[in-house]
Amino acid sequence: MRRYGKHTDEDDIRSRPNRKGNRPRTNIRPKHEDAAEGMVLTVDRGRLTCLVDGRAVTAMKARELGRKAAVVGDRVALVGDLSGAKDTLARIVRIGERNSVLRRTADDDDPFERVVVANADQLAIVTALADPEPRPRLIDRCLVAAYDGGLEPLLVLTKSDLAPPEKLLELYGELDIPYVVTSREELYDADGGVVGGAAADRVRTHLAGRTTAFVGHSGVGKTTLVNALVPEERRRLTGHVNAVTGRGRHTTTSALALPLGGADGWLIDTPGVRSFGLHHVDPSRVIHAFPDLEPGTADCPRACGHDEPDCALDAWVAEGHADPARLASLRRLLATRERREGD
Ligand SMILES: Nc1nc2c(ncn2[C@@H]2O[C@H](COP(=O)(O)OP(=O)(O)OP(=O)(O)O)[C@@H](O)[C@H]2O)c(=O)[nH]1
Ligand SMILES: [Zn+2]
Repeated sequence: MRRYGKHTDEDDIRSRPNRKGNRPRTNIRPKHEDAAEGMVLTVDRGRLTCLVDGRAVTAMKARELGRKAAVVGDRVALVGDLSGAKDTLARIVRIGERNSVLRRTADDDDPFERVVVANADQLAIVTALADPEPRPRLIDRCLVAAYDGGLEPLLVLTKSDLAPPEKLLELYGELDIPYVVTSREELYDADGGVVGGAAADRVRTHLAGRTTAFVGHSGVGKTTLVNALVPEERRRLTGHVNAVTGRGRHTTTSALALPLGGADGWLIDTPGVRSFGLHHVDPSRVIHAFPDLEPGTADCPRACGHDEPDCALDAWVAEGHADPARLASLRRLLATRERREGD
């Protein structure tokens, strides 16, 4: 007999709407019904730091989970020593169903695209307006990764003291993406210390009550921003406070979930994500972000990539059902799936 405990694992959740009363396809019974719930904050060489009842608990994946990996943001069920005391180790016995995924790209060391962040609601794409120059193609790739993974994008444009945002924003006007512009004066006090001023407040209003993954390539000011949004004492939760700066720069390549200061919500810093896995992007998921175009795909051939000659969108848009500029934007995004030098 199958029993549903308080906590169910991924497979249970999938097979629950079972009105016909068929036998569930899986024979994995929920064990460990007394397991505690937690959220993965960071991962370091197989050790996962999980938040359980406000405590940071170090855990390992139970062998019974097989190849399934828990990643930052995952909701997990844990058993064993949950005290969070030094040198204790709990076990993760279940990983909850994910409602979003952010995949990093395959790289030279690892031929697989891998999920690096789970369950984030939003993807903050941090781009400097100058120094380094904005890379629109990279932004577009981030957008595709967000739409495909089920995250809502947010553009964070830093260093507006060096260059104005208008030209870059023009590229995204048709996409109607929320954005925030920040500058040095609004982040620093007179001594050069980060005070978390007006710019941080503006960013925070977009993060309140949500979980936001932050991505951005080197030098764009992501760390500066994260430091302004997460007060130092909150960063201690995961124990990743850098001995030199005390600013909580963490040293692993894993993402790191941090509780937002000044509002509810989580910020997931992703030091390791330089590019995204777009190999498995499903155009039909990307087109969900274009509800004005979606009805026009009704006459598309099966598995249409929406950028091929017999795509029905061309005729549909030509008939005046939607703005051609929107179709052009969709196609521009879809075209970034192919990797190029520098992505
Ligand atoms: N002019 C200007 N400089 C800024 C601003 N924000 C950050 N910086 C500077 O830009 C440089 C990079 O900032 P970081 O916060 O370290 O950038 P990062 O994106 O974390 O980059 P990595 O440390 O390489 O990962 C630093 O010298 C910051 O002082 C800004 O709004 N305006
Ligand atoms: Zn099509």
